[in-house]
Amino acid sequence: MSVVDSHKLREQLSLYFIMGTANCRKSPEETLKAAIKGGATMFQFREKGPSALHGQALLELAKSLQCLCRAEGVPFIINDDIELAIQLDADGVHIGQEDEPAASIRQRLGSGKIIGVSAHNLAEVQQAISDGADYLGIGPVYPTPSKDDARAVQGTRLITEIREKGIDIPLVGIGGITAANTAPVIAAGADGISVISAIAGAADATAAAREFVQAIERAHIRP
Ligand SMILES: Nc1nc(C(F)(F)F)ncc1COP(=O)(O)OP(=O)(O)O
Ligand SMILES: [Mg+2]
Repeated sequence: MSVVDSHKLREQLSLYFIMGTANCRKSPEETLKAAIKGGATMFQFREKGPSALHGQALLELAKSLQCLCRAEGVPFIINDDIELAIQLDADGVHIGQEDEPAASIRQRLGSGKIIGVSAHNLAEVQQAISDGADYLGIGPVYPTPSKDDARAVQGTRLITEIREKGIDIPLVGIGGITAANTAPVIAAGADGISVISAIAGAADATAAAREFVQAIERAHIRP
């Protein structure tokens, strides 16, 4: 069972920045600092791809990014790597359908950590909820440049379906989201949006994050 405060988590999910070394135009540390300065409210370290860091280099970078998050009170989430999350006492993990089931991760992490689960259909949504997920990542909403093995693009259909069924779990949309296409994701019922390349690949990550914050605020005013 989780004791994570879901009201606070909804706010933290508002602008959920995700990145790894492969996504960054500048250094990961500079990029994260800039994103938080621009208003990123949660961070996921997602180290993927052929040039992904491993071992000591991965640990050192993760520690440095965790430090930046702690200094700003931004939750630090690790993608996939449960061992690393436990070693660093991260604030939580994000797992997909191909990763270790959320129920066993909950056993290992305990009730105070955030567990996010990717879901692509209602069956996966219900399973994640019964496994004790604290939030869901729903997508890909739009075509994404950040995930080679992404499932079929689904728009905001599943987000709408989840909310129409009265399922209230905190959730973010993910996949190809830009400031220009943010509004429909929020209007469909997402608590926030997850962004990788539109911030990590921007010449000015602070300005890019600020654009998202404005788009999210506008979307909440005019759903
Ligand atoms: N990393 C993610 N973060 C989110 C979040 F909700 F945080 F926005 N949603 C979905 C994913 C995708 O997770 P997964 O399906 O395991 O693929 P990968 O390990 O390649 O990221
Ligand atoms: Mg994964």
